[in-house]
This record gives sequence, C-alpha cells and structure tokens, in this order.
Amino acid sequence: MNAVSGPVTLGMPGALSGAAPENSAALVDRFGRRATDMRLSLTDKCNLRCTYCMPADGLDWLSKDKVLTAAEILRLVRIGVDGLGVRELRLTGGEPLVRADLVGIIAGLRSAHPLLPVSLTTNGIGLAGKAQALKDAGLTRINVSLDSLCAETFAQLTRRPFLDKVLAGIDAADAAGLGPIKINAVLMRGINDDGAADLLDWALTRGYELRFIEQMPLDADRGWTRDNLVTAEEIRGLLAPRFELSADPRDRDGAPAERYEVRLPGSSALLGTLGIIASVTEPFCADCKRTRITAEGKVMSCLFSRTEVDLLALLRSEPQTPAGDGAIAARWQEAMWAKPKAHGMDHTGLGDADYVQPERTMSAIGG
Ligand SMILES: Nc1nc2c(ncn2[C@@H]2O[C@H](COP(=O)(O)OP(=O)(O)OP(=O)(O)O)[C@@H](O)[C@H]2O)c(=O)[nH]1
Ligand SMILES: C[S@@+](CC[C@H](N)C(=O)[O-])C[C@H]1O[C@@H](n2cnc3c(N)ncnc32)[C@H](O)[C@@H]1O
Ligand code: SF4
Ligand code: SF4
Repeated sequence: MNAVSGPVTLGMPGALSGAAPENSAALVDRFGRRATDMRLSLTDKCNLRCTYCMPADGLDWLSKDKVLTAAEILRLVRIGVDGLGVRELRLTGGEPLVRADLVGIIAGLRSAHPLLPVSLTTNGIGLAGKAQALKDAGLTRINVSLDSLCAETFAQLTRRPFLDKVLAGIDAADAAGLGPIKINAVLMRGINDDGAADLLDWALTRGYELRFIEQMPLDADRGWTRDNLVTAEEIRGLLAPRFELSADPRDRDGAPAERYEVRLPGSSALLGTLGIIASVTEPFCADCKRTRITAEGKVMSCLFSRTEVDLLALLRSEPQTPAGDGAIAARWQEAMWAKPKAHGMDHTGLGDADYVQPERTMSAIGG
C-alpha cells in the first residue's frame, strides 16, 4: 500500500489531542474505531419518493457543478484506498443508477483498483437495462431495495407504480452474475409488515439475502416516531409462525446486518440467510467501520452527523500532487477523528429527548 504523502498533520481539538493518531495513515476516531468501509453518494437525485426517505415533491436537486465529477470520485477513492486504509467501496445515493456516467465511473474504479470490492445499493429502476454493463465494467455485487411484492403496497410506499421494473432489475442483476444479491426492505407498521414472511419466502426461493431494516428518523416528512417503529424483536415475531431463525455463526465484522440462518420450524435443512438491520433498538455503533462522502463531497463521519467537512473545495483547489492529495487526506482524517460515538451523539438513542435529527434526509446523505 502506498501511503498518501504530504502534510498529513492532524489538527485535533486540544482536549482530545492526547489520543491523536499523529501521521497515522488511517481513518481512525477518538473511540478507537477504524473506518475501512467507504460509502460514497453519487447523486442526491432519485426517481422514487419512498415515504420514509423523500418528500412527495422531491427535494431541490443539487446543480451539476456542486456534485463530485467522475474524476473527483476517482481521486477521492484513490486517496482513500492507497493512503487511508479504505478496503471496500459502496456506491449509493439518492439513486446511483440515474447518474449517466455510472458505468464509466465503475470501469475507472476497477481499472485503478483491480481487487477492491465495489458494490452498489439501488432501487432497481433501470437496472434491467444496465446490469450486464455494470458487471462488465467491474461492479462486484449489488443490493436492491424492495419493500413489498404487492404492486399496490409498493406504490403506496414509494409513491411510484414501478414494482415490475424493480423485479425485472433484480432478475437482470442475477443473470449478469452480480450476486450474492441482497434485498433491503424497510418495514412500516400497518403498510407492509404483514408481507414480511412472504418477502422472506420469495427471497429464499431465489437465493437472495433479504434484510429487514428498522426505520430510522431520517425521513423528510419528519413523521418518524419510536412508538411506530417495527422493531427487530417484532420482525422476528412476525416471521416465527413460518420460519425458524438461529444465529449465523459467521463473524459480523462490523456490518449493520445481524444475520440469521433460516429453516422451516422443526427442520434441519438450511433455506438461506436473513439479515436484520436494527439501528434503533439493537445498535451496532461500537463496531462502526464506515466513512461517508455525500454527493457534494462532504465527509459525514456518522449517518447522523450534524457536522460535515467539505472536501470538494480542496479537490478543486489542491494540485494532483502528493502534497495536494495529502492535504485532502488530512482533512478527511480530521473529520473522522471527530466522529460521534453513536447516532450522531455521545451515546446511542435514536428518538431520545436529546436526539436531534440531521437536516439532511437519507437520500441526501447517501444511505
Ligand atoms: N445506522 C446505520 N445504518 C446503516 C449504516 N450503513 C448502512 N446502514 C443501514 O443499512 C442499510 C443497508 O445498507 P446497504 O447499502 O445495503 O449496505 P450494507 O448492509 O452496509 O452492506 P453489505 O451487507 O456489505 O451489502 C442502509 O439502508 C441503512 O439503513 C450505518 O453506518 N449506520
Ligand atoms: C437511501 S437509499 C439509496 C440507494 C437507493 N436509492 C435505494 O433505495 O436502495 C439506501 C437504503 O436506505 C434505506 N432507507 C432510506 N430511508 C431510510 C430510513 N428512514 N430508515 C431506514 N432505512 C432507510 C432504503 O430502504 C435503502 O435500502
Ligand atoms: S430510499 Fe432510495 S429509492 Fe427510496 S426515495 Fe430514498 S433514495 Fe430514493
Ligand atoms: S449511526 Fe453512526 S456510528 Fe452508528 S453505525 Fe451508523 S454511522 Fe456508525
């Protein structure tokens, strides 16, 4: 690994400087966590309006000049991978498939980093026509969001009638070899929670890993309440009549999803794996490995950060020299050093009295 050379001097807050990792070429924080998983938002735009994420009328999209260009993305990833210990890359958004240069970005990433795992999280709209090109460009694997197999429920949740497009996209991704395919579903009380077991059955039959996600307070409508949340415990209860879950023995390794082996009640035959991402009731912040960059080039050290650190201006002002790259790396390290302990605070507690929802909503952060 080439270290990023240049002025990697970490300007840590005085009170914390005793633990500052001077010149350490990694994205470490005050709590000893090391971010090796880079999540990069390619765009704030989206063609769905999921109720738990976007307002019905969409948001004011960023103008093109405010969004990271393909060249800036490649430079940032190079700095992260070659200099700061990034070991895997997730492309997300907004909806990453709406970016016209997506295939070119992936090809550029693959050419620069032949062994880097590069995955994509998408709503699947338009995937049917792009899956093979994404695979050919070097995409490693894909996660597709799908909250319901019922067309009406899908349309109610996403405010768009596009279930068929998503299903066709998943089929195409499977055929193109973009597996193991993971399916993300947010459960909403009284809307799609009654379809949880059917969704699991569908995913198991096709060999996909379904993950149920607890809804987080990152919606534009600010309608989230802790009381209305479908919790991990409830999800396990919803599945119990039809499926038996047991702990997956594989190391979780800081992943948001707690994995379970799935069997029919009383049977020893393994049907597949289920994940539950319980950010609210069973948080996993102590092992967090993530560093996030928004589509406009800001570091969000935590999904719930209310402080953002801009890298775009540096990308546009610093020369592409070891010193210039080093200045960008140093700013990124500073941002990560200040990462909150959990949920954007010094303790876990989404929905607690002292929890303040970030101004950005999920799609604008890069979920
Ligand atoms: N609280 C919290 N939730 C996260 C974080 N990263 C991902 N999630 C949640 O996990 C969901 C699924 O994320 P994906 O983009 O599919 O990726 P992943 O589960 O991290 O990754 P893989 O299992 O490696 O495919 C996101 O929509 C979020 O709801 C995180 O850092 N903090
Ligand atoms: C923000 S989206 C971006 C990528 C793509 N548009 C998609 O939907 O997969 C990434 C993931 O965040 C999830 N998500 C969005 N808002 C959420 C919320 N308030 N709570 C939990 N997960 C959320 C979505 O279900 C999706 O799986
Ligand atoms: S969850 Fe994804 S698909 Fe749904 S509105 Fe948000 S960004 Fe768009
Ligand atoms: S809430 Fe913040 S600290 Fe916790 S897992 Fe997510 S990004 Fe990491």
